[in-house]
Amino acid sequence: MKSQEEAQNIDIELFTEYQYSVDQLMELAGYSCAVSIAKAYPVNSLSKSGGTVLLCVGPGNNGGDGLVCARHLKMFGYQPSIFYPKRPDKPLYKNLSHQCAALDIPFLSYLPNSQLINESYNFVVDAIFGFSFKGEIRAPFGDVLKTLKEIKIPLCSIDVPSGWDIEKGNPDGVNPDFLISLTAPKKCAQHFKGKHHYLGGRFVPPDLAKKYELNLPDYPGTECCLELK
Ligand SMILES: NC(=O)C1=CN([C@@H]2O[C@H](COP(=O)(O)OP(=O)(O)OC[C@H]3O[C@@H](n4cnc5c(N)ncnc54)[C@H](OP(=O)(O)O)[C@@H]3O)[C@@H](O)[C@H]2O)[C@H](O)CC1
Ligand SMILES: [K+]
Repeated sequence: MKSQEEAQNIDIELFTEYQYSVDQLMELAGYSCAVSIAKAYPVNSLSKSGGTVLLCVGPGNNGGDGLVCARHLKMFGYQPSIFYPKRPDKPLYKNLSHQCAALDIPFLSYLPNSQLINESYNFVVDAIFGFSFKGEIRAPFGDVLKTLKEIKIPLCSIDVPSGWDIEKGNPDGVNPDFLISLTAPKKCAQHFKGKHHYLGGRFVPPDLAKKYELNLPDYPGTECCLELK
C-alpha cells in the first residue's frame, strides 16, 4: 500500500528515469481499466440494453485514464457517455476527447440527477480524481460527488475513490463497488469495502517495483489486470 508521496514519486521516476511519456502510460492504464470492467461487468450480463455506461471525468490524468477507458469500452461493445465538466486546454486531453467524439461517444452538458442515472445506465465510472487529490473538494466536483454518493447502480473508481484522502480514505465519501488500483494500491484502498478490487497498469519496471517495495502479485500470462483477493 503506497502513500500519496510514494505514488507521485513512482510516477515521476517513470517519466524521468525511465523516459516513458504520459500518453503511453495513460493508454496502458486506461486500457487495463476497460479490461477490468469487462471482466467484472461483461457487456452481455448487463440489465439495461445497449450496455450504457456513464463516465465522470476529472481535470487531471485520472480523467485522462477515464477518456482512454471510455474509448476502449466503446470498442468492447459498451455504450459509454462522458460527463467532463472541467476540460484543461492541453493537447493530450483535447486529443483524447476528440478521439472519443469521433467514435460517437456523447459528451453530456450536465450531470443528470441520481434517479435519472439509475434509470439510464448500468454503472458509473469515477475518473474524477486520482492520487493528486488534496484538500477540500472544489466546485463543480462537490455536487458531482454528492450525486455519485446517491446513485444505486454500481460505481467503479479508477485508482482512488474520488474525494477520498489518498491515505486515510473518507468515511463520508463515495462508496464504490469496484476499485481498479493502478501501478499499486494506495493506502486508502484498505478502507475499500466493495465487491471487486483489481490491479492494472502492468508497466512498472522490476527495478522500480523493488526500489519502492511494491510487492506486486504476478499478472497471469499476458493479462493487463488481475483481481486482488
Ligand atoms: N503511474 C501511474 O500509475 C499512472 C497513473 N496515471 C493516472 O494519473 C493519476 C494522477 O494524475 P494527476 O494528474 O497527478 O492528478 P489527479 O488526476 O489525481 O488530479 C489532479 C487534478 O485534480 C484537481 N484537484 C486536486 N484536488 C482537488 C480538490 N480538492 N478539488 C477540486 N479539484 C482538485 C487538480 O486541480 P488543480 O487546480 O489543483 O490543478 C488537478 O486538475 C493517477 O491517479 C492515475 O489515475 C496516469 O494515467 C499514468 C501513469
Ligand atoms: K477516481
